[in-house]
Order: sequence, then C-alpha cells, then structure tokens
Amino acid sequence: MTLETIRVNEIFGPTIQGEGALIGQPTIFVRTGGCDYRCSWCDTLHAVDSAYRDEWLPMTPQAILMQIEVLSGGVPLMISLSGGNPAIQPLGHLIDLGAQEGYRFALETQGSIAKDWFARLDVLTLSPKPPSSGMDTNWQRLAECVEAAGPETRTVLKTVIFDEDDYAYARDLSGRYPDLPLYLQPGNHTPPSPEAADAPIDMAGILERMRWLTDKVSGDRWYSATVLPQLHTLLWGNLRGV
Ligand SMILES: C[S@@+](CC[C@H](N)C(=O)[O-])C[C@H]1O[C@@H](n2cnc3c(N)ncnc32)[C@H](O)[C@@H]1O
Ligand SMILES: Nc1nc2[nH]cc(C(=O)O)c2c(=O)[nH]1
Ligand code: SF4
Ligand SMILES: [Mg+2]
Repeated sequence: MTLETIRVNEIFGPTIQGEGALIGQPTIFVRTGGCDYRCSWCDTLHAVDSAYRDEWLPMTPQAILMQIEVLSGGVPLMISLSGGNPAIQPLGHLIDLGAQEGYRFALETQGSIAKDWFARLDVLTLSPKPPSSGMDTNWQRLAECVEAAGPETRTVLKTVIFDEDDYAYARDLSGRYPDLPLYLQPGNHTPPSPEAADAPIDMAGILERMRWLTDKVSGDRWYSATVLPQLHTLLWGNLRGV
C-alpha cells in the first residue's frame, strides 16, 4: 500500500509548548509546510511562503515517527503539529501510527480547513485570525472544525491580539463559543523574516502590549479568558526550532 507523504518543514524538540492550553509541557514539534493564509504578522513565514517550498520535504508517516522516536528517546509524549496550516496535510495515518506507540497529538490551525482526523487528536487549538492579520474569518468553516473534532478531542480557542479591533474580535469569538476555553496571546510586532534563524525582537514592546491586554481583560471583568505570552519567545526571542 502506498501512503500519502506529508510536507515537513522541520521536526524539533523536546522543548516546551510555548502557547495556550499546554503551555510549559514537554513536546516535540512537527512543522508542516504550506498555508492557505498570509497573515500580515506571521512569525513562521519559512513554513508559509512557497518561495521556501524546497525546504518542505515529503516524508512518510513512518519516517516522521522514526525521527520523533529518536528525539524523544522512545518516551511517548505530546507531539505538537503546527505549520503553516497542518490541516492541509494528510496527518491521520501519522496520528494512528503514533498512538500505537503511546504518543498523543495536539494540532494548531487557524480553523479554515476541517478534517475528520481532528477527532483522533488529543488537543485541537483553533486560532482564528483577528482583523490585524488582514485575513477574514469564515465562521462556517470554523464551526466545521469544532464539529469535526467532536466530543473526544479537547478543543480550545486561541487568538492573537495587537489592538482594540483585535480585542473586539476576541470578545465576539468568545460570545460565539462560550463553552470553549479561550486563550489571548499578545502579538509579536517584530516577527522574524523567513531567512533569519534568529532575529531581533522587541520584548519590551510585546510585554507592554501584554500589560495593556491584561488591564483591559481585568477592567472588563472578562473572567473566562486566559491571557498568556508566547513563553518560547520570552525565553528564546525569535530563535527558530525551539
Ligand atoms: C505560526 S501559527 C501555525 C499554525 C496555524 N497556521 C495557525 O495560525 O494557527 C502558530 C500560532 O502562532 C501564532 N502567531 C503567528 N504569528 C504571531 C505573532 N507575530 N505574534 C503572536 N502570535 C503569532 C498564530 O496566531 C498561531 O496561533
Ligand atoms: N516552543 C514552541 N511553542 C510553540 N507553540 C506554538 C508554536 C508554533 O510555532 O506553532 C511554537 C513553537 O514554535 N515553539
Ligand atoms: S495562518 Fe498561521 S502559519 Fe498561516 S500565515 Fe497565519 S499565522 Fe502564519
Ligand atoms: Mg511559532
């Protein structure tokens, strides 16, 4: 039987999950190449811009799992699937193969493409994009993603906030999905260029935005939202592969 290959940009770890529901927890990242969005402030353009597609190697699920096993020393831990948009890729077989060895899978996507294998994830993070990204949210597609994940997968929302319009977007999102946990992440206005393996970051500016966001959430008595930084950028700035 021939299996579909997955376009892989990078596999790295173990590191800690730097964002959202699993923040601080050990994980290995599998970053796929290719995205249907072009967010103005994307911090991972090397996995988005097709100018870099030569760096997205087609790999079988078996080859990916072998690399995961080497990196993890065979200890099954959480595998974070990100991108680009990993929902573009045929990841169902990798999830099943990894699950046989005890690995669990979390996936990070903007919620523009639903797949039936979302139901076999441990955690699905839907990260719809606010106005500052320049992208429009297709609410029907987002609903299809929530539906596809079903009751067994832990589904959470995470949205990036740069300004007042983004904040209003997040409030609207929360109203649409009052039962899903929502994580608010201050935006990094100094994302790396795709060529840079490391690049300067305005940490003071990001933390100032986080203080502004925290004040707003508290001032509005918005007690159901969780405000979190990108912990990996706090620790390593714009360094890639951490
Ligand atoms: C690079 S994306 C890859 C997965 C998927 N395409 C998505 O956007 O959810 C991973 C996460 O990083 C966030 N992100 C991207 N650029 C960012 C920036 N400049 N500041 C803060 N978060 C950012 C995205 O919103 C998303 O939640
Ligand atoms: N440590 C760490 N945590 C992350 N959480 C989301 C990431 C991503 O780029 O999708 C990411 C990443 O690249 N590194
Ligand atoms: S959807 Fe995610 S990977 Fe795609 S451009 Fe936006 S932030 Fe980058
Ligand atoms: Mg990132």
